[in-house]
This record gives sequence, structure tokens and C-alpha cells, in this order.
Amino acid sequence: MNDGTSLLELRGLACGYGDQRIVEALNLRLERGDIGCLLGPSGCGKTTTLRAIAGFEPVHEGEIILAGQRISSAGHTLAPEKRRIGMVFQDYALFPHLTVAENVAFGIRKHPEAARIVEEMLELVNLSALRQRYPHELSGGQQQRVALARALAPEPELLLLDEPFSNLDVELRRRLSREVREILKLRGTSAILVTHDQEEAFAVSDQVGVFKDGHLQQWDTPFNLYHKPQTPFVASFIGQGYFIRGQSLSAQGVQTELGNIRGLSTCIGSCDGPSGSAVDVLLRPDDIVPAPDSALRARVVGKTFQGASTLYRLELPTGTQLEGLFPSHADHALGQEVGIAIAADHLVVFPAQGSIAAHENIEGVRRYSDN
Ligand SMILES: Nc1ncnc2c1ncn2[C@@H]1O[C@H](COP(=O)(O)OP(=O)(O)OP(=O)(O)O)[C@@H](O)[C@H]1O
Repeated sequence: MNDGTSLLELRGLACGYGDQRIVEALNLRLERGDIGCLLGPSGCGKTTTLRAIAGFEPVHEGEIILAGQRISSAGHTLAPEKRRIGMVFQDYALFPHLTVAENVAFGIRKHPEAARIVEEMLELVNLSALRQRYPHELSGGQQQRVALARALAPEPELLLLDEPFSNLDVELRRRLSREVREILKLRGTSAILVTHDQEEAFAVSDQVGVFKDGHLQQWDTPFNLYHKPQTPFVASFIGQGYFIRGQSLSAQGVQTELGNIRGLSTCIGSCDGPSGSAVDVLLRPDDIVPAPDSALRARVVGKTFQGASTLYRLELPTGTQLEGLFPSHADHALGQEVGIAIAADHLVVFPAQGSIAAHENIEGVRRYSDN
């Protein structure tokens, strides 16, 4: 869809270092005012893509369009300082010999209203009281807020944030990521965030791109990535869940050891294959519900108390494992047999490929259950 409002467009982009290509055939579009995120395992090319957008690396193929202007293509790289792009880095990169206010003023020294803008920025990030402090007199969270204010002061078209919260402890990164989203939305600033923390990606972004080995697998809303993954990798990388093997049936059902599973509404993926073909069905923990009188029985082999709910690891009589998220007030012991039912709103089905996934070794990715 091209409605002419996109702020950033990557078209058939290939980029890397020297002759080495890291990212290939990358297409994505960020609308004005939206926050996008590049998510994926270590080394998949997120930072490389961000550096190409910033103009630090040339592109091998394709083009980068910002606000209607081609800023990179093969043989052409508009200088980073001419791109109206701001950057926030993981290590804050503040000037140690400048105060908070001087750091924020750095990029707008020649602006006639620099003093007013600095005050506005300090207020925005809630640091007015600390304006005379030096970076070493600030906490990590405060330093990152200074870096954000400094990047926003020149009013960039686009803000790039490279793992901005990864040096902070968990509680602070949750809080700061929410704060940053509010600040960007308040100002209508478009941004691209790089992270390998899925929770952070979902909390901050409107659109998330999942990368694998330099290829963008899906660029979509967090909701769609979770509920409508387009590839087995996205299904495995996002959220929790297990695949179980089955045979596709006509009328959007799959025959499995749990019986004939039908989605209550739709079927995503490979549901229209020839009847009888081998498929893998994704079952999220919230698709498995307790059903004391059910003929489907599973044994509790692991449990994680999560407050309102408990995540159970369940083993079927065949040895296949699943996870189920049950309300925590009914407490089941390890080894206990429980009745379960499938309550999948929609089915996510892919052609069977357990043997492929079994050879992948990516942290955070669930194995196919029958391997
Ligand atoms: N300056 C460089 N020269 C050559 N290769 C590089 C350079 N920087 C990164 N690479 C390689 O490019 C690949 C992608 O790196 P990149 O930094 O884009 O990954 P990433 O997805 O951001 O990972 P992480 O989450 O670990 O930061 C890696 O194989 C890496 O070794």
C-alpha cells in the first residue's frame, strides 16, 4: 500500500560491511509518527540496518527514502549530518565535560532559540532540576533521558534508538521504555528502535520487524506477529508455545493426538494444503485451558507461578510436551494428571518442518515438540 504518507521507506535494500552483505532484499515502510522496531537474535543485522539508515554505512543495492528524498542508494550516501536523523545509543554517548543543559544544547548551538528549546527538552524528560550536573553525577536512566533530549532538540524527522535501555536494570528499562514512547508520541516523532527484548519491542512500537539471518521475516503490528505469524520462525521467536504435528483436514481442521483441532474463527498459514498433508500447529499457552472432565489428559512436568496465572509444562501420554496458562487459584502439583481442552481462537498452521527447526540453535526459540 502506498498512500504517500510514509516517512521512511526501505526498498530492496542490501547492506553490510565492505563487500560482505549482511542484510538482503529488505523492504519496509514506516508511517509518519509511528515507532518501528527491529527485533531478532544477535547478529541478524538489526544494527547494520540502523547504521545504513543513519548514513554510517553505504548500501549495496536498493534505496532508502526519507520524507520523499532518496538518502541512500548504490553509489550515493547523503552524509549523516544532512539527514535530519537523531540517534540514541546504548552507551548514552554524552559529552563528559559538558553539563546536562550543555549536552542538550549541543546540536542546536546556532539556533536563535536554543535556550528556550533546551528548557523545553529538559522539562519534557523531567530533568530541569539537574541541568547543571555533569553526566558522571547522573544515574543510567537519567543519562539516557539526557541523550534522548539531546537527540530530540534539533527536531529530527526520524529518531534511531540502538538498544537504548540495555544497560539499565529490568524495572528501569520497563519504565523508561514506556516514558520514551509517551514522549515520542507527544511530539509526533517517528522512530526506529533496535532491540532483542521482545517485551520492550511490544511496549514501545507500533510496528515490529522480525529479522533472521539478514532477512526480514515479517513487518507487522505486535498483535499480528503474535496471533498471525507468517513464518515458523516468527511463530517460535515471538511469545511462547509449542508446535504439534498433525494432518490437515478439509474445512480448516487438523487431526492431531489431541483430536481434531479447529480454530474458532480463522486459520492462519498453510490450512488449505491437500487433505492429509503433514502440518505443524502452533499452540500458545493460552490456547490450552483446564477442563477437569475432559478425556484429554496431560501430566504436569513443570510449573512457573506468575501471580494471577501459573504456566504449566504438560506432557501428553505420547511424550509430546505443551504449555498451558491456567488461573493460579487451582494449584496442580508436579506429576499430577489434569484434564485439558483446546480453546484456540484461530489456528496457526505451517507445512511440517520439525526437522529444520530442530537444527536451529537460537536462544529464546522454542523447539518443535516432537524432536
Ligand atoms: N564493522 C563491521 N565489520 C564487519 N562485520 C560486521 C561489523 N559490524 C557487525 N558485523 C557483522 O555483521 C553481522 C550483523 O551484525 P549486527 O550488529 O547488525 O547484528 P545485530 O542484529 O544488531 O546483533 P546484536 O543484537 O548482537 O547487536 C554480524 O555477523 C557481525 O559480526
